[in-house]
Amino acid sequence: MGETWVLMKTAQTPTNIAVIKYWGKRDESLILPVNDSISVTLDPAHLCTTTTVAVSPVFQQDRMWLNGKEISLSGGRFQSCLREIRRRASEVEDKEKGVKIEKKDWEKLHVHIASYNNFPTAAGLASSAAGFACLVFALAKLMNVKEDESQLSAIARQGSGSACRSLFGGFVKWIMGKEEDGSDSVAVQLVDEKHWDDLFIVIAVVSSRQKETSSTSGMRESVETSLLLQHRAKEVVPKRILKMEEAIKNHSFESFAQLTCADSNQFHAVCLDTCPPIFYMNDTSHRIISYVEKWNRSEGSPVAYTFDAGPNAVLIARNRKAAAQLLQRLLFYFPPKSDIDLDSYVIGDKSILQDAGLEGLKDVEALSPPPEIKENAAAQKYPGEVSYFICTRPGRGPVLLTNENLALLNPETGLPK
Ligand SMILES: Nc1ncnc2c1ncn2[C@@H]1O[C@H](COP(=O)(O)OP(=O)(O)OP(=O)(O)O)[C@@H](O)[C@H]1O
Ligand SMILES: C[C@@](O)(CCOP(=O)(O)OP(=O)(O)O)CC(=O)O
Repeated sequence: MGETWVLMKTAQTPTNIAVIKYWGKRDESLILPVNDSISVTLDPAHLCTTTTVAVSPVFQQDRMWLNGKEISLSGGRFQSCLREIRRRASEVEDKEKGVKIEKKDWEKLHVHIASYNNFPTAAGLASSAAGFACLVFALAKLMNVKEDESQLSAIARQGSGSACRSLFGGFVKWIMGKEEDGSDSVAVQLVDEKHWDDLFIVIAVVSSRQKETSSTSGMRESVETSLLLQHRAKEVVPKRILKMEEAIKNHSFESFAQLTCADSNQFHAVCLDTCPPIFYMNDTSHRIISYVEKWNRSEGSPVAYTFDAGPNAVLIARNRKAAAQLLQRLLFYFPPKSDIDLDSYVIGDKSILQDAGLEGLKDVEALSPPPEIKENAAAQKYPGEVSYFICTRPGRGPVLLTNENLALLNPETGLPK
């Protein structure tokens, strides 16, 4: 009685982008998909969630703050994650603080959670993926859960399907599973981030406004109305998954790019095949596809493009050289508005700007039209259509941050700093 201690853990978890898409559930509450999917984890240095979780006998209820604002934890998805983690909690002892928590105590103790995304939330940049993976990972560390990452992925999955793939770095497969209870619907690592570390990723953030149709309701409508979705899940994806695994294993970029682009296009075709149709891409997204397709058909090194449930383009280049050429082309067509400097227009791994010979806006203005463009009309520019570019690479999985200064909760009060 009268105890005031606070125990906490802070974790950092990456986001991921699917190259073979998850779209459609066979079980809504357990979040079980209609097909396998494969993703690449993005470098947490540029896109990640940081989450601090704390426990104290002083806390009166479970509470959460997302990007500084308190949010409700009453939703089924948060409740599922909290319930499943608590169920697996073990004894914890902190001798320095004189704290001992028995397994049974976890049912009564409340937690505080503070989370921060270093990129826009709910803008089609998979904030829910990094967010739920980080929540589950941090809680598992706090509560001394013994399960491995794959078993934790089955819990994160119940927060948001794509979150299960953020428990690992590199390339990750979410196996759809067969069991009704979802126990075999887990993520596994195909290869770690070092396996194919030449890859370079450029994300064109086309719009960071909240989208009109959430992934959750969009895929529900697709399952209910799209015949193409049924065909895709049964006939197309199983074959593509095998080919994609081969391409990744063998560093076969041509095959990887072809499969990635085809799968993104089919996912958006399923959205169009949904009644009423769902439009996630916009004119800018379509323009980017056309330019990349033109480039891929010319002599250049191919580039893979993929779009999630939003207009942002994720472009994957074979290596830095191809990425530098890609950035030159992108900046030619989509220069910043006149009041934005290059430093805030291209963020993340900016070293690629040097490779592209772009030190400032003058260099962008001086870019000549890409050689594959023969007709002048096609060389039209669209300043301001892209909000900014994020340059990044494949990255590692979740980590625990031991530096207390990086915690988002005050170690004395357990409230946001
Ligand atoms: N750091 C976080 N911790 C816990 N939950 C989060 C976090 N960030 C986002 N979420 C949850 O995810 C929701 C946003 O998910 P949503 O699917 O709408 O967007 P998105 O994940 O950014 O885009 P998409 O999944 O389509 O790529 C938020 O409303 C919140 O419930
Ligand atoms: C288009 C996608 O990004 C869909 C992601 O859907 P979510 O994982 O956000 O959906 P819920 O499971 O309902 O939370 C493709 C993918 O990431 O595989």
